[in-house]
Amino acid sequence: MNSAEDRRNIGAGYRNGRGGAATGSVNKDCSPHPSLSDSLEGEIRAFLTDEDELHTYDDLTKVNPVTPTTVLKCLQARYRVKVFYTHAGCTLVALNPFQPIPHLYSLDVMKQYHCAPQPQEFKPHIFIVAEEAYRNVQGQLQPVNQSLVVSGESGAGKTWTSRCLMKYYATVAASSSVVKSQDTVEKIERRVLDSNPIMEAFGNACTLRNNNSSRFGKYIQLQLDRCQLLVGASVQTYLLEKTRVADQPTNERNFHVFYQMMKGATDEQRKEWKMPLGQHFVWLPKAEKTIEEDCFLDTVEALDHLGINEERQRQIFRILAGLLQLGNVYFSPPMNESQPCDVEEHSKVFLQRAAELLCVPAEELQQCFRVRTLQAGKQSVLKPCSQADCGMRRDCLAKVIYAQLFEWLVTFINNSICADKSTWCNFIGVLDVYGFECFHINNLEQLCINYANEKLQQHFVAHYLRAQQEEYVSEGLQWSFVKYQDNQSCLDLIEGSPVSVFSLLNEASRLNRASDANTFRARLEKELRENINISWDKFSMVPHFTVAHYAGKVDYHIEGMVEKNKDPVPPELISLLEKSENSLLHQIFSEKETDNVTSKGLSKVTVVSKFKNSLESLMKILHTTTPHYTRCIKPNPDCKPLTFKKEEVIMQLEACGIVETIHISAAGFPIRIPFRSFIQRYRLIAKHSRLKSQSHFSDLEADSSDIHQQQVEQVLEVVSPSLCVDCEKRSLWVHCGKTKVFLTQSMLDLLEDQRKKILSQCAFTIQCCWLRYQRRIRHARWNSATLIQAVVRSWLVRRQVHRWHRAATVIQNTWRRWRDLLKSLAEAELDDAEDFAEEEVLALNPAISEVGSVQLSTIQEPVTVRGWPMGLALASAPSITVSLTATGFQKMMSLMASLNLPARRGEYKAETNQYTQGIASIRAQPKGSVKLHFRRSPLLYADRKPELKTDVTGFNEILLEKTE
Ligand SMILES: Nc1ncnc2c1ncn2[C@@H]1O[C@H](COP(=O)(O)OP(=O)(O)OP(=O)(O)O)[C@@H](O)[C@H]1O
Repeated sequence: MNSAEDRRNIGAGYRNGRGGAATGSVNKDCSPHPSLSDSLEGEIRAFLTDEDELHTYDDLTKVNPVTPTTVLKCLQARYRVKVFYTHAGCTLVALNPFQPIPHLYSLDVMKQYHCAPQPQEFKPHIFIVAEEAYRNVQGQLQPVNQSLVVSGESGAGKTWTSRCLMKYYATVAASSSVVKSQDTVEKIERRVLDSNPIMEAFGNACTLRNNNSSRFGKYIQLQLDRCQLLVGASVQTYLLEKTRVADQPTNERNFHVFYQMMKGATDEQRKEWKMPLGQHFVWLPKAEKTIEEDCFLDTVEALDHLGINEERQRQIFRILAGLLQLGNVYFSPPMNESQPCDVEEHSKVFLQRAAELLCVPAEELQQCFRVRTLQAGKQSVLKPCSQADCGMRRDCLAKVIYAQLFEWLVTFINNSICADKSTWCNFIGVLDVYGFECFHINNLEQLCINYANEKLQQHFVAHYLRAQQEEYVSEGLQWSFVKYQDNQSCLDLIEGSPVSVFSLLNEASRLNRASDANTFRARLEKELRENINISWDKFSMVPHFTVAHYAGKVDYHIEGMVEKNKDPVPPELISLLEKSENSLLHQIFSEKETDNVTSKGLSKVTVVSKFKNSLESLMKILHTTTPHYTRCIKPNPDCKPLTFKKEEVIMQLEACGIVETIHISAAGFPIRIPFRSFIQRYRLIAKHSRLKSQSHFSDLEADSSDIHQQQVEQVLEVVSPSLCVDCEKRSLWVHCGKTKVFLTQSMLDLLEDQRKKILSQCAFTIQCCWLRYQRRIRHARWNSATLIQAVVRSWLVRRQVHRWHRAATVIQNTWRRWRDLLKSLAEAELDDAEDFAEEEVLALNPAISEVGSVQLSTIQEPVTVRGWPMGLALASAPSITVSLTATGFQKMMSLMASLNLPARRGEYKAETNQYTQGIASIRAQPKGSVKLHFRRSPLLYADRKPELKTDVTGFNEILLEKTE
């Protein structure tokens, strides 16, 4: 056994009592020397845990022993070295650094986690959780839909984490879109991300615990299509803290959007909103404090991106400005009880401005605040309101307007980003709810918030702890149970039936009379005395009740609780708003009857009923999804960077049940797979190996558990043969129950690795076959293409040659005709010249004339030839006297002279025939190009210029030039 294992086993013994105490304190009662026992405890702890190495533990289940102290130390050590994420079994613990860590959330890091074959092997990160959920959707493992539950107390980093998750999905779910229109995806992801600044501006506020505290809960569903691309989203919000509009806790601020308007408005907007520079608004405390969320332009930009047009934005901001003016309206008590209160003199201007901004008549607005309309049968009776009532009605107006405006915005966002149901098939939900709250004074809001946390805790417990343990029993597995805190009795106290805090609250709210805190307290005590989770401080003068939540005890003040639960809205106010000329306000209040406000102004549903219903529908969704828990921890209450306060952290760790989770995750088999699913997923491992070894895998499609078990064994045998031999080792890795296989994470990794290897081998084989097939097809196509090309080319060439041939024939024929014509012309001329020479000879020599003809070959004397045709003839004749007497140059010169040709150098070229017996040709040297002009001709190539090397040579050429 290696030392690490040694330590772990000793740790287990230590935890189980052999070492003394799981809490880290050795049994002091048995030790006579406290100092000795302390040192022993320290020694054991040092032996178990190498404190220098604590920061290297990525998973809190690996610390030894698993106690709150060691877990705390490990987290502290990691925080010191700026490691903010740590696994705690199935949960991720996120410590808030309270300072930007840019490289931790960069695009590269996202890609790294997204592309990693095994992201779990990387350092713990929120992206691992995100990627796991994403891969679950890709793998279509049941339940396919995923929920990422982010919890923690105010300021722990829930909103930050949710934003990171959304950015991650917006990036990875969009980046994989290579085929789909990039535009659509970008548009959606941009819109989804843009919904954040809007909801934060309208729903977040600066509190004592967090500068950007969400004053509402939200569940965002990111909708994914078949290819796991982000195609839309929807937002569900819970319990907006609308009281903040009219009543801000000491040293806290109103919602961000009001400060953004005040600080970021242009002069023109100030004028429109009647918000002059330096104007004091009662409902805007701590306006001098500037935080980074005070950026008006960001909100406007996000509104633009989301498609809220300028006119709508103007209406929204005018409404908000109107609410601010309302806050400055005060009432003075009337002189006479029967008279209504008066608006204080200096407030009148604010009332007037508020009426103008809300686009309602100022007179009617004032009347609504001061006079109540009572319905007595069919008669309406007007009753003046007290000064306090006037203030309440004013606040009520502001709250109802703000809440409805927020709801309208959420609906608009949903309409803008929600995809059509047919386009998405799976979703990943991100739940960001307010953490457990325990203040000095707690009221209905805290009761609701803590109730929601109880519900989530129960879901967590049910999912990981109870389910795991109960399943072990039903599957016949030996398991030493860890005690866990079941909060069902607390939930029964709050929401159970027939009597619970909620049911009694609703009962009191339905009574048509003013509630009395003491009476309600007495009723609670009478009805719920039996429940161990509720108690009362007998000595307290303030009517209250104390609830023992899973995270600690919380005192709730009863005063005003019933009234808050009723949340009544005077009908006069609703009728007034319906008449508003601000079309948005008019639309909000007249188009639909909202859940809690009817046109008669009565509450149909109480606050707790509405909250309970929405929470129940959320829980339904959570139960049908695979949950992933992230626990955000706030390391110090002052939001100081890199400051770790142990007391603060330990309280949070205990409140969220981290230690229990770690115990179970460390020792148990967190993965349970039904036999059938296991076989379906991993049978290929066994099959593949049997194929190799040519043996048989019992691939029977049977429902019998025995056959399934047999098949499971075959798979396990292949994955790790040693496990099947060594039973002890096997029991640490895997267990076969009655219907399910129980696995450790390592065993699952092993199986998945093997499966992946086989799948990639198969994929490789398929790829090879496919490539081969493609190559064959390509080759065949290539050959066919070559053949076709060859045939076409030869056809083209043949056609071309045929055309040339026809053209040449035409040219030849034409040329021949033309040559013959010239020849005949030349002959005709020669005939004429011969006649003339004959006459001359006859004149000189009568003897000849007598004979009638001269035989040139018989002439003894040289004769002077004057006419050129005759001279030419003589010069050409090999046997005549001229040629005998004159040779070479002389002969040529005489010839030229006989032809009357100028004897300038180079103008003519004379050639003798091959036997040098006579002149063969006389050619004029080319003087320039010969231009032939053709008319358009239907003949192909008729417009072609003959090459310089022409058939027209010699004497014909001379003639040609001449004719030109
Ligand atoms: N991972 C982080 N890196 C850097 N700063 C962080 C991180 N997480 C949280 N913070 C800082 O802590 C502040 C509080 O975080 P956040 O608003 O997310 O808390 P919360 O749990 O949502 O609180 P609330 O419940 O009040 O809304 C943030 O404004 C931010 O400055």
